Amino acid sequence: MTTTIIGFPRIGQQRELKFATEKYWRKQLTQNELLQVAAQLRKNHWKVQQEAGLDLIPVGDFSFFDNLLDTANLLNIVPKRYKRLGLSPLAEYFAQARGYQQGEVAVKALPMKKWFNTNYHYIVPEFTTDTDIKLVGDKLFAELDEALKQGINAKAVVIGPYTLLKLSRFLEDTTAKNFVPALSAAYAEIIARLDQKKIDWLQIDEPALCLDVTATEKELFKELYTGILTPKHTTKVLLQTYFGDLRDVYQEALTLPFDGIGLDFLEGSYNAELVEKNGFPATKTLFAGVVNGKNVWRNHYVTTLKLLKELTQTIAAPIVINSSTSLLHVPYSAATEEQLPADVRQHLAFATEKLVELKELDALKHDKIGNQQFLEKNDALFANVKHPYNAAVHAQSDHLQPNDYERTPERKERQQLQKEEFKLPLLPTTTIGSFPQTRDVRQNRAKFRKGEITRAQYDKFNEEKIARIVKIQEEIGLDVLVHGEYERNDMVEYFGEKLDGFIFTKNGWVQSYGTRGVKPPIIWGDISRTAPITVAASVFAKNLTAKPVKGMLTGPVTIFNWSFPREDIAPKETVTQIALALQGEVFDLESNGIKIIQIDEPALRENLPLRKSNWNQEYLDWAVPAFRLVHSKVAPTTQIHTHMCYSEFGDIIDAIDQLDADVISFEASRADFTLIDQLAAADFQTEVGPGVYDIHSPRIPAEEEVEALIEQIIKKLPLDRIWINPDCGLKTRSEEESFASLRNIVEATRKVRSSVNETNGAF
Ligand SMILES: CN1c2c(nc(N)[nH]c2=O)NC[C@@H]1CNc1ccc(C(=O)N[C@@H](CCC(=O)N[C@@H](CCC(=O)N[C@@H](CCC(=O)O)C(=O)O)C(=O)O)C(=O)O)cc1
Ligand SMILES: N[C@@H](CCS)C(=O)O
Ligand SMILES: [Zn+2]
Repeated sequence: MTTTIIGFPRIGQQRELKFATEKYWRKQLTQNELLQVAAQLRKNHWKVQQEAGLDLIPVGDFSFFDNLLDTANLLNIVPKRYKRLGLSPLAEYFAQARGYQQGEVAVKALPMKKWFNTNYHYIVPEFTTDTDIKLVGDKLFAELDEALKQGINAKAVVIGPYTLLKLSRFLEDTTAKNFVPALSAAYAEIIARLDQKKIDWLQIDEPALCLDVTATEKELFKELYTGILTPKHTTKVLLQTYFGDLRDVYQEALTLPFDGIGLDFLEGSYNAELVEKNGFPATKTLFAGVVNGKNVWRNHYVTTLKLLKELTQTIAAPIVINSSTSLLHVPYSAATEEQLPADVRQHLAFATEKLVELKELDALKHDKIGNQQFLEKNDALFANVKHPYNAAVHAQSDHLQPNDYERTPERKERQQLQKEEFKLPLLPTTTIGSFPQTRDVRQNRAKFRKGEITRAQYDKFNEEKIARIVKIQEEIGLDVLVHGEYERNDMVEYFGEKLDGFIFTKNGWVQSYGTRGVKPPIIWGDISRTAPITVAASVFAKNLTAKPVKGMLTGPVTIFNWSFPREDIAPKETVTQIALALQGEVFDLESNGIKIIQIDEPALRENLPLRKSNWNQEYLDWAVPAFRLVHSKVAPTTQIHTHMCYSEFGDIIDAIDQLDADVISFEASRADFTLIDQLAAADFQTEVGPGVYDIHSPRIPAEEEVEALIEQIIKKLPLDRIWINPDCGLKTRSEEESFASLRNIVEATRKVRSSVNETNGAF
């Protein structure tokens, strides 16, 4: 056994799982039909891996929504409110992931958060006093039976108890510690069940061990696994880590009776030093993560073989060549991207190409005769790489001065000037930018893409949409309007397509959450803006209304983080180039009369290094200036908004304030209001719009519910610095849900305004 991967993309080459699941939700497919599509996809994916020559194939990495939710359901960690609905297991699972509304019965979805520093999202499990952990799920075992029947050399995969506890929510005074014995017993039972099935390896994913681990957490880790590994078992247990290095618990991992340890030698480059300094026992197997699961570039064999050689010379343990993370984070295959120039495409390795790389590396590592050609071909590729160079871009970024990053006058003064400029009511209402991307909007774009309609027809359709949505927003009574973002396929891909220096795929889909995917653009050359991007749509909307229209841009850090970056230059260099391109767009919006401009940075938080000690130097020190560079030179009366969603911002509040935006909207409705307390405690200076409507759920929030939320918010934050808005864009919702929710928000705001008025006489 010499090669494996941590996991494989499950949505299907043509996103079959997405389409089937969404049909099932719309009741156009039965549960059985959906299960059949899923089984066929697993079969295809195992076959692809087997045919590529992978020795050990992950099973259990498939999911209808999210693997952490799967693990929670496997262990009966399902809140009572979902069980009470009396649904089938699959329907109960989806109720947790998406919420449930049927007549009078309504249950919210569990919160969703970013999976470490990726653009993938997990569902947050919930522990309460009545959580009764026991092995109840059958999904993992049924999938293993399926794989074994198909002659697959299966490696069972689950998310580990440490990561599960670390990422969960604990309510009713429970703590992680309360659940250790029950969790250990349940995982031990999983191993016993795998033993019965004669499964050779169980991969337990513990990426949370690559975060900073405190002394107490270290004890938790030891206690959990002492309980899990003590009973006698023949299935070997692999502790699989990724997204970083294992420095805090390396010794403990070696001491515990794991049969294998999986280390990420790319993002966790320090792992190599750990192995060299502390050794690695010959009795364990090292699963060496050397093929990048998070980028799309070909592996440079010379570098990888050097690392593998050093490892072989340092340790006597058997080494399995592995991907550095699950391949979930890359698209399925580059082979069908024929539209890309051959000299670019040859540098790409998506999931299926990475399988080939693992096999070739294995052959080279074992010095199999005749394999030298792989090495020569690979080396030639790297010797001849030519990224397009733009001298003007370099001249601009080389001449940046400190004051290019400083906005004047200071924010307090600007806020005053802006209040006079816009004369907005107290608690101004707005949206985050996108309105529902209804079927006709996507079809219009698909037709244009296929050449079935002209550019003029495409634009006319979108203009009609803009005109309609401006009117609807006026009718609803929102204070700051948007144009609706109908022209965008995605908030990052769209900008990538308009900027020079990016390349795009036709079918490079990567799962973001549930059935939703993104097609990240790929940064290939120096980045520049060749023409205005958003000005026409914003100005068109502005001319239809007397209310202010907010211009909408995606920020430099988010464009960078949600693209596949180059690896030959530093992130700072690329992100500065993107910031300069967006700065031009901000100036153009401003000079065309757009006085409120939102620069979205939902991905600012997610790419923070996993270890806090690296946050500033490795990330915030270039991310924050990049944002400031985009907007610092606008007029004091131009109001700069930003928006963030899906992350815990509590620990980067200062950095967010440092962005020096005038207003920020963020997600708050799906989790809780902890962040509002943190903002209050930190004396946060940016005006804040905490989301009062969870757009990730089909539920329409009742007016009284929103009113109660606003009442809570105004008790905690300064009244004149609060905005009222949903927690993210409305692109994934239906118009019916969106308009009804917005009406409730506006009405609730009006009520709060008048009660404030009565009590304070201030309004
Ligand atoms: C805010 N979020 C985003 C993240 N990352 C991004 N890069 N972008 C984001 O917006 N990360 C965090 C969150 C994640 N949230 C989401 C939310 C919604 C989606 C989503 O809706 N994805 C869509 C695909 C959107 C898209 O690119 N559409 C294209 C092409 C659509 C398509 O498949 N067209 C079909 C025809 C369709 C038809 O006829 O009806 C085709 O071409 O065959 C477009 O609009 O043109 C999804 O469906 O998954 C993602 C992340
Ligand atoms: N302006 C974007 C932000 C999403 S994070 C939208 O409204 O969809
Ligand atoms: Zn958002």
